[in-house]
Amino acid sequence: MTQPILQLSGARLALDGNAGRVEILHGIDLSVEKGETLGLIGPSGSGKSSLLMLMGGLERATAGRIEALGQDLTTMSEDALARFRSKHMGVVFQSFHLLPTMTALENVATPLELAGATDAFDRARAELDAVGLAHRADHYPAQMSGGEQQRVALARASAPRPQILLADEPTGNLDGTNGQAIIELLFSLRDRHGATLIMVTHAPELAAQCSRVIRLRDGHLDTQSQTPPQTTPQTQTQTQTEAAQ
Ligand SMILES: Nc1ncnc2c1ncn2[C@@H]1O[C@H](COP(=O)(O)OP(=O)(O)OP(=O)(O)O)[C@@H](O)[C@H]1O
Repeated sequence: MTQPILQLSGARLALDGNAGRVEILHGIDLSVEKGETLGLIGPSGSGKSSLLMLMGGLERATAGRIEALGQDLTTMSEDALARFRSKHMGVVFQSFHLLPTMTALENVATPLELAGATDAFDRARAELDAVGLAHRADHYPAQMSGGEQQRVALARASAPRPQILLADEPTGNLDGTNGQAIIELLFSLRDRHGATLIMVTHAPELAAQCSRVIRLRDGHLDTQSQTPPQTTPQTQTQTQTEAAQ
């Protein structure tokens, strides 16, 4: 049997806020296979974004173990974790998170340059072309629509060819038409590069496009709601609408 691309064992997250310590995730056990598309659903505040941040190494687990591509993220130094993330993970956020002082081209090229690519700008142009925005290369985020900004963010996330793509409500700030266009792009980039996709969403119809859906409740995985992984994860047309609702 092949090793899961992501493996969480007893992963816990607690954060210190003004009102004291908040227990957010209570011991998550989860395996994600290479090539899966995994939908993360659950009520507001159930811990979906927190879980995604743990899987992306953007938040440190308080306890437990998180392995990505066989490497333990919980024991890596900050520098090693940053290098690992830039090489293997791409993240797309609800609010785009583009750098406002950089053009679309610079936003896409920067992570490639940081990863040491000598042809960062040529590759960034090709990525912008792939999301239909070659003509916007020299535009700043404020000069673009929300849908266009999210396409730039998708180009930036997929440009280094990460093995793991994480998306946190990628259509949350977009209307239905723009949202559907982003999802189609996200899945096509994922299919083209063979990445594993994990997506937080409130939209049952988006979760239904994933090969597996899991639900969080109050920081716990609701194992009753899990759909089994599809044997052919490349097939995105199979729906599990019931599981997503
Ligand atoms: N920095 C923080 N300090 C304290 N508590 C936090 C912090 N960040 C998040 N939380 C709490 O952790 C819980 C889970 O938050 P999280 O954003 O992961 O949930 P979510 O399921 O993604 O919610 P939503 O669907 O509304 O985005 C919430 O109760 C939230 O208030």
